[in-house]
Amino acid sequence: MYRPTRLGTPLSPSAVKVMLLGSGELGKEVIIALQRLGVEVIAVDRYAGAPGHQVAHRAHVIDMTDAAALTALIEQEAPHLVVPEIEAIATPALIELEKAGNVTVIPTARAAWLTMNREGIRRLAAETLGLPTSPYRFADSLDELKAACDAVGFPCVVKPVMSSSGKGQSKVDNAGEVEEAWRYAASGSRVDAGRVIVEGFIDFDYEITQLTVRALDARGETVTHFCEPIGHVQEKGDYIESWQPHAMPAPAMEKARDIAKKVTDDLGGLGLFGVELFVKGDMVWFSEVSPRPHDTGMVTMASQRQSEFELHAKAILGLPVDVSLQSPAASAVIYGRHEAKAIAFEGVAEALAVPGTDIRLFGKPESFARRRMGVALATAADTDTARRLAKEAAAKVRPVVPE
Ligand SMILES: Nc1ncnc2c1ncn2[C@@H]1O[C@H](COP(=O)(O)OP(=O)(O)OP(=O)(O)O)[C@@H](O)[C@H]1O
Ligand SMILES: NCC(=O)N[C@@H]1O[C@H](COP(=O)([O-])[O-])[C@@H](O)[C@H]1O
Ligand SMILES: [Mg+2]
Repeated sequence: MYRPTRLGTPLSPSAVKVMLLGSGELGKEVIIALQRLGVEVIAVDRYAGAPGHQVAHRAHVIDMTDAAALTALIEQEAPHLVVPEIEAIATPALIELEKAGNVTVIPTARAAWLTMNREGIRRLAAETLGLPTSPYRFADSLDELKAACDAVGFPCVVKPVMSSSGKGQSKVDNAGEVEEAWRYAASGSRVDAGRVIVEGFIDFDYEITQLTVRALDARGETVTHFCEPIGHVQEKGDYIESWQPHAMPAPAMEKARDIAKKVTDDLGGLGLFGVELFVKGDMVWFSEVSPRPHDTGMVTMASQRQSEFELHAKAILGLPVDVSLQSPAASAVIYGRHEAKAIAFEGVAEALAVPGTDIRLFGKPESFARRRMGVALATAADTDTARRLAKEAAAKVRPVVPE
């Protein structure tokens, strides 16, 4: 495992080199945080001009699910650290490279492998660690799915085992809707595994992301830090707004952190994790975990002394972190609304005139109606006010197609 004992000068023999696998909006912020520490950064994604490509020292476009292409690029660039930023990666190739001692994967190659597939992380959480989760079954065909839905009961949620941001996910209220859910899952699966998970629908009061950081302390021991809980609202399985802190009764908070500790201890390594949890009264269910910064955690760019991106960058370099909250804050997503390349954004000045707000535009070269193109942030004395201000600012930004 590579842990730098000192930082270097980028593009020189002393450089500490980090490769991001996936360079979307989350990776872009991690890269900026690494750049500030003089780290040499290589950004990789499946398409040219990805947000992180625009702020890295070097950019590559490859199919990251192609094990041979991924291995060749890692061997060519020889980074000290490889940082997965999305799930859709040939993670078995990372396991091989890590085993050969060629590279350190963040947090570990096994964690990236387990979490790229809902089956891996769900079986670990529920069956190995004994954590509370929704009831679940897996299915490889429509007939198996019908049986799985009957076993789990209605309503239930059907998801491709490999997908993110709600792609291919649907809620199924009765047996008549199963076939449509199967078709929809097939369309939304990233890597066509043709396999789905059915989860019993949890009627939660609210859901949170428990950002959890594994970092070294001054004595070189790994310690676990918990950020304040992040509340969020999802639409079609994709996050549309988040806020921090989210008030929770002490017993639920204790359970949330206990679950987060158990799952991150097992995944191991250094870095920040987004542990997704459902809460009802004092009951807490584990949903899933990202071994990397989380989209709902973009709020920390406004709320925390060190954002989740800075925390990840520092933790993976073996540096100490500070997870303290600075102010209640909120984030609200800006979708592309158009299907077009090179769109423009009007209304940014009006948005920034809303008190306490800030805007991030990710610079994605192509817009889709529901593609996340930016985010509005707001700080305020309380999260209700911050949510109102963030949504107000987001609504003032108008994506347009230039003539
Ligand atoms: N079993 C469930 N019961 C109730 N709601 C659910 C369930 N599973 C998912 N949801 C809702 O759908 C949202 C997205 O689900 P999930 O996190 O599994 O999808 P995802 O595609 O991995 O999204 P992301 O990549 O953004 O985390 C959840 O945050 C929750 O609001
Ligand atoms: N929920 C996971 C998530 O938010 N991931 C973020 O979205 C990017 C892909 O966006 P795209 O689909 O618009 O290319 C990823 O690269 C990552 O930054
Ligand atoms: Mg999720």
